[in-house]
Amino acid sequence: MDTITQAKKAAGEKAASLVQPGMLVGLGTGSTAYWAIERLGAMVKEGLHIQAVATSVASEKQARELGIPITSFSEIQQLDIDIDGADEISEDFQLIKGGGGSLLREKIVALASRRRVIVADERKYVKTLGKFPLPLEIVPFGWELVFKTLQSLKGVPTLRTREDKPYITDNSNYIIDCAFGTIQNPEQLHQQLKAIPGIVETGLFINLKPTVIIAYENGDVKVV
Ligand SMILES: O=C[C@H](O)[C@H](O)[C@H](O)COP(=O)(O)O
Repeated sequence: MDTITQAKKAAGEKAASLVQPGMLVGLGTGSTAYWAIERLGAMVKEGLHIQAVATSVASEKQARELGIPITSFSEIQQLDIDIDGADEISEDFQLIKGGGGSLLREKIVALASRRRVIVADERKYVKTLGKFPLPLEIVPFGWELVFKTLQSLKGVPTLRTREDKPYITDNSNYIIDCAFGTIQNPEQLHQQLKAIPGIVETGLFINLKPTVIIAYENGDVKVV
């Protein structure tokens, strides 16, 4: 296992250790949240009772295979803790998410959680957001118009594809990754983007006051 994967594993496992018996848990998506789900699966096998809501079809499949009981928002209203990854974490704990295409469900789950825990390796920690192109979930109808509007806002949009076809999210939408350069005011940009018809959600996760667990390639794990 390379050192970055080891760091992701360390961050994920540290986050899983915050989960207490009886908790309702949000399961994030991506290669770092993956390790938290693996650890929770092992804890469930050892007798931990929890219920979880997953932020993607992939994470739900992983959780079910590990025997983690899955629930939904038709059964519960709030989660105790949400453990998820991020693509960028700024010094003031604003986030870019959605590199794995799950931003919409991730935001719903994050906002339904009393505590949010973000797990990441050290490469994700930045001074200011913006190196990572911002993922936007958009409805397929009229996506070309959204694309042009983003260009008029001085963004550099790219329609995400898979095997030469538009990438389709778990909610049957498309993703546009849009570079805006350094994002000085994430809240303002988020509001501006949400006002464009067709944009369902942005990958800016703002003012969530997360607990951030950063794991370093040298083996250190810091909880901030
Ligand atoms: O849509 C995907 C999520 O926002 C992920 O949590 C994010 O992309 C980080 O993923 P990873 O831990 O694989 O870098």
